[in-house]
Amino acid sequence: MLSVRDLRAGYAGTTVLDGVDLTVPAGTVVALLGRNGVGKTTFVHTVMGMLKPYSGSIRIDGRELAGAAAHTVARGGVAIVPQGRRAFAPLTVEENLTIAARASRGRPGPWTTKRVYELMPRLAERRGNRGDQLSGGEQQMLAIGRALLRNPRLLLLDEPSDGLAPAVVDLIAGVLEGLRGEGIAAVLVEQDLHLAFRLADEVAVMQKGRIVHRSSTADFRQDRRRAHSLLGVG
Ligand SMILES: Nc1ncnc2c1ncn2[C@@H]1O[C@H](COP(=O)(O)OP(=O)(O)OP(=O)(O)O)[C@@H](O)[C@H]1O
Repeated sequence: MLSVRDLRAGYAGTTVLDGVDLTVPAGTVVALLGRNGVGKTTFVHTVMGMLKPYSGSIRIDGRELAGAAAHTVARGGVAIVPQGRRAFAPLTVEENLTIAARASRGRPGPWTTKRVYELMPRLAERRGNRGDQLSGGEQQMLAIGRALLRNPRLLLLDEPSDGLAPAVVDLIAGVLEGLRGEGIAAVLVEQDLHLAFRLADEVAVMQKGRIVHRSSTADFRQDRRRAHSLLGVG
């Protein structure tokens, strides 16, 4: 599980994360919501070790990882599906997955290339295609597959619906729903509230670099006035 305490981070001395507290138990999906620019991506990047925090604690299964390099954080059981996807374009689907599987040899676990293909048969059909020959949805599946092959305890998903047509978002949602029961904790940054509500057990709302609201998804959906005041949506 993920336990973040009083996390402060930003860019070149500016403060974006201003004391974030967030706990995500194993097997729980928390949607991290908030208006544009409040710091959601900064949070995800800081947890992944891509941005060094100024102070605070980031624990994965009890192990302190604040300030550790991204490869150390990855070895500690954290994987990211980054915004914009980023497959290795000149490599095929199979090669992309093989590299991800090799990179995580130190972390044994249930995920193999075979299981990734079972979860996402579309990827199996495209195994010989290069990253830049894939549709947006297929690229997103490849990014999810690469992350799963790291056998993560914590999965960070940064706007998985970004730039995808509604039918494709539905497909990706189905894939992510297929991960229920795997015991993976997940932080889902998502502008598409329908998708966030469909996938998340709980909701955390960020404002000005802090978590200002946390509740079950069901409670949050019922309280439209609160959702409106926190997110500016109905
Ligand atoms: N690499 C960077 N260098 C300097 N400032 C940055 C950098 N990345 C983000 N910021 C600033 O940090 C603040 C938070 O940005 P961040 O991308 O974390 O927000 P967000 O909540 O993910 O927003 P969005 O929903 O628009 O992606 C913004 O003011 C942004 O301009």
